[in-house]
Amino acid sequence: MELIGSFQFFFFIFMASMALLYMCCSLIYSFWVSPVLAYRKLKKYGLNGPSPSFPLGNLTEMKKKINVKSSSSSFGQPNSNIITHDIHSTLFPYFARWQSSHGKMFVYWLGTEPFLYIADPELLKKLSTEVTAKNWGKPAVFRRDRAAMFGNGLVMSEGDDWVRHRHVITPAFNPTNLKAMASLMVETTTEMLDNWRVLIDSGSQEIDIEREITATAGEIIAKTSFGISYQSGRLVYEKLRALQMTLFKTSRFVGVPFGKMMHPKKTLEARRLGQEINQLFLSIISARKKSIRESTQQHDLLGILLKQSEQGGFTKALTTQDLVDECKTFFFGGHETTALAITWTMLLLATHQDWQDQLREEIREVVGDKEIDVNMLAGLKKMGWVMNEVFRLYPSAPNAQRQAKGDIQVSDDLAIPSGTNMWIDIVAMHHDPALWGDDVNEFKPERFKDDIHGGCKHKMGYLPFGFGGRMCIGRNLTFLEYKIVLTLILSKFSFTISPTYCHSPSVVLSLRPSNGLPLVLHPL
Ligand code: HEM
Repeated sequence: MELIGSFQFFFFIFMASMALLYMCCSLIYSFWVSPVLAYRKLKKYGLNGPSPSFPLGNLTEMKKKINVKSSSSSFGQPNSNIITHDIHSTLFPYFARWQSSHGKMFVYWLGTEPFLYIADPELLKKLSTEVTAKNWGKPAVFRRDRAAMFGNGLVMSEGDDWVRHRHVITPAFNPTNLKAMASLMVETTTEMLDNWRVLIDSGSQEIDIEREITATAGEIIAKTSFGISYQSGRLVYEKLRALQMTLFKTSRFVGVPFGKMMHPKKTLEARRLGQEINQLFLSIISARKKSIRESTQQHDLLGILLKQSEQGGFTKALTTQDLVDECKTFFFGGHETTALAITWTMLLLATHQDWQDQLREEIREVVGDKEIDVNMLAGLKKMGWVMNEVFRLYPSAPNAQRQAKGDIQVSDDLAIPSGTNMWIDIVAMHHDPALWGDDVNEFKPERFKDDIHGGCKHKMGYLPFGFGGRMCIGRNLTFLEYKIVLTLILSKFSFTISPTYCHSPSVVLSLRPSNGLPLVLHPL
């Protein structure tokens, strides 16, 4: 009896030791052997870059450089008259440094994850011809890290899943549906402008435009995406913003084994917020599912998706979880990017009064005293040039990411191994003098007068909305909103920069002014 007891004990110890050994081997393989093998493979293919260290990769150098940035002299000082648009080396000093020693394509490491850095449009062109949209992946490390924000929504989905989602969602952005959203945009913006007038009448001429425009874009996306008012959408909006900030704090060690454990509190908070947001969207969706059967008019994105899912049969249908993920994606992808494009435009127009006057004149000619009609917007040509130039200098989405799902033979002497993550540096290409000329950092909307590429020497050098089949699905919604909001603002106000403005662009997923945008407004 005693013998059996001690046999069971030793057997248990043996099994536990084996399990522990297996776990250790898996961890060593994932976090040491596999990265070393990947590194060797990349080197064999001729790809190199700054030397990584275990387990942080190149994060130490990246963080160190961020500190250098914040102590830089003229950048970020209040009352500074010099607003430089030469932002790449200040935003990403490490990329600028590595570019000077390794060129426009090199490998750097986020923890134990290798990333192929790309600021070479010719390489992008070759990749685009080799890989179809369906066969592009998104870096697994970001899919995991940002799961609470995007889930398996369009931004992060891959393969057949991506094809199905893109197929169902594309019609929601067709011109008829977008047209129907225009009146909501006019109504919401008019409310914001009425409020500005009240503020000015009560003595405060200076307004933080970034905060105002972001809230209005949030309201517009709440109405146009989910058919809910800003008031009822406010809870969703606040939780999503809180989630974004929390995730940003926890992602500083992205790619580092157990990196999330460096911020256990924030990680738990992000998970809790993610669950709460899912619940909120689930209740919005189930309420909409009930009402959809009674109504045929569904002009918001969620309504259109629900209708299509119901009519499209099994193959087209998005599951309720898919819909929750898409709602989050629309919200994250849709409001802040557009708000920032308008915000940066306001800064550039405030510092270029001649362009402010020219746009106002164009609005007078095209729209006059009439109500804005969507068909008129195409006539706002100069506004289009200004928009393109703002997207070039301050792209709201400063980078795009991809993952190779198989080996990619780029040329006879270059192949990218399966699993390689790619980081496409949009800011670098938009500020590259070799592509744009010596005036690359000047605000010159006329570049786009007769050329949709703005005179860029390579067609893939201007990518504010990404590239290929995975290009931004919401760009037409943005163009519409941009022109409507700007037309209304310019018709009612002129504006100058406040002396308290501090020019300090920073990246928190999107490219934003880190100290807001205070402007002095004058009613017209
Ligand atoms: C200024 C406004 C915007 C900018 C700068 C922007 C930028 C981008 C970029 C760079 C990508 C990645 C493309 C790639 O990987 O090649 C993207 C994808 C995407 N954007 Fe936008 N976007 C904007 C507005 C919007 C809006 C209004 C929506 C929706 C309401 C939206 C929804 C999406 C979605 C769903 C994707 C993923 C597309 C896919 O992978 O198939 N975006 N956007």
